[in-house]
Amino acid sequence: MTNNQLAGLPPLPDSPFLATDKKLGLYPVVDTLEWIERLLNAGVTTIQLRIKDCKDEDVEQTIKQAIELGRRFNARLFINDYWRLAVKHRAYGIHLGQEDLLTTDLKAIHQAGLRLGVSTHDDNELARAVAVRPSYIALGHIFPTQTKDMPSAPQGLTELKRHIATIPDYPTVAIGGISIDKVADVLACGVGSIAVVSAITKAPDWRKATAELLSLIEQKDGSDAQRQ
Ligand SMILES: Cc1ncc(COP(=O)(O)OP(=O)(O)O)c(N)n1
Ligand SMILES: Cc1ncsc1CCOP(=O)(O)O
Ligand SMILES: [Mg+2]
Repeated sequence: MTNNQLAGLPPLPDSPFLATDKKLGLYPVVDTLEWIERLLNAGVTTIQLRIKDCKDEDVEQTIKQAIELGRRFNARLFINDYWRLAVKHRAYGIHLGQEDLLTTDLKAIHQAGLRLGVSTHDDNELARAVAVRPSYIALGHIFPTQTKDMPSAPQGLTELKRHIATIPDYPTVAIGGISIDKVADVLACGVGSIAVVSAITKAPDWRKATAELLSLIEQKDGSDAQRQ
């Protein structure tokens, strides 16, 4: 780890963040309580609430209710960005991007016992994420996406595989442009979880899409388990 990679990071906790499962399965990223409730009822066990660019006071009630729902379903509910509210209401976990890391009290999240997921897009960001010792590392975007403006190019499957090979023991999540037809190829790169937005929220039939995604990921986990 070079000083450059650590530059700008806040003080780091002296032990890793609380562990999460190595394979987080299907990981939908959604922006309303309605989606969270629907998807938990449909059997999803890992989910993220991602609401962009609101003031804390405008999203606090939604975040609180999302966390309660997650708890009721015994699900892994991650809150994107609003780490203070996630700590206050004791979420299962928080997801942060590289920029977010610079302005977050990582020790407070660690001390409160929340899990942490961190986004990465390239080798440098991966090295920086590893230095933070989060609960999982997200890699993306894998394919072009309409959901978020990305300043970098999609990393593609070859880079995804190479990145995962450098952190074989880490829980990993692939995100960005993953449609149902691409899931098998993404899973073949060794990733533990698939995060999707539009594959579910823009599907003509979200129930069918969710069931198909869950089944594809379960099948792969089942065949991996048999091989071990
Ligand atoms: C699982 C997962 N991976 C990556 C992201 C992107 O997070 P970030 O880089 O902080 O960008 P925003 O989502 O905040 O726009 C994510 N949310 N979830
Ligand atoms: C939040 C985020 N971070 C990287 S890509 C992305 C959006 C993924 O959405 P989709 O699954 O619709 O491409
Ligand atoms: Mg963010």
